[in-house]
Amino acid sequence: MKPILNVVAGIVFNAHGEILLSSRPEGKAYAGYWEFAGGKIEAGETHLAALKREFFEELGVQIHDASAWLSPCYEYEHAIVNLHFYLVQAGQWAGEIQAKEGQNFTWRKPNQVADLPILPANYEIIQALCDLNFN
Ligand SMILES: Nc1nc2c([nH]c(=O)n2[C@@H]2O[C@H](COP(=O)(O)OP(=O)(O)OP(=O)(O)O)[C@@H](O)[C@H]2O)c(=O)[nH]1
Repeated sequence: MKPILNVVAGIVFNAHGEILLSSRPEGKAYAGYWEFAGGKIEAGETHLAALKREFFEELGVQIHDASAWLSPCYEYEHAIVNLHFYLVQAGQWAGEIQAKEGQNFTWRKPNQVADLPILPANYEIIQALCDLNFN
């Protein structure tokens, strides 16, 4: 049976309404694909604590607060992943972004990511972000 992973990911906005995307580092499944920073929730950890830890570990960014948004479940070849996406507005984070794991990062408007390879589970998230912006 496939393992079940519980994952938190943050959709961080800047003051221009752009979202932060990071590339998955070499050596991981889907290396080079773009995702929202985050990772597996550790035992006993709240979603917000996991989000804060992952953002600090991966990008040196401090998350002060975040709002729970979509929670899809996606079946990959290697695992079933319960994803918990959080929205982090421009005033809810601080710090200079540093790519601590050798990843790339970019700021994009949600409707300007067509040229990037995106993790399969994230297409519906990007679409929902586009709908948020234009409705
Ligand atoms: N961080 C993150 N993970 C995501 C997103 N979308 C998505 O499907 N995932 C999936 O969530 C799972 C957890 O990601 P992870 O980076 O913590 O874990 P991993 O097993 O790849 O890394 P590891 O080897 O360091 O434990 C992966 O299967 C990844 O494909 C996203 O936007 N952000």
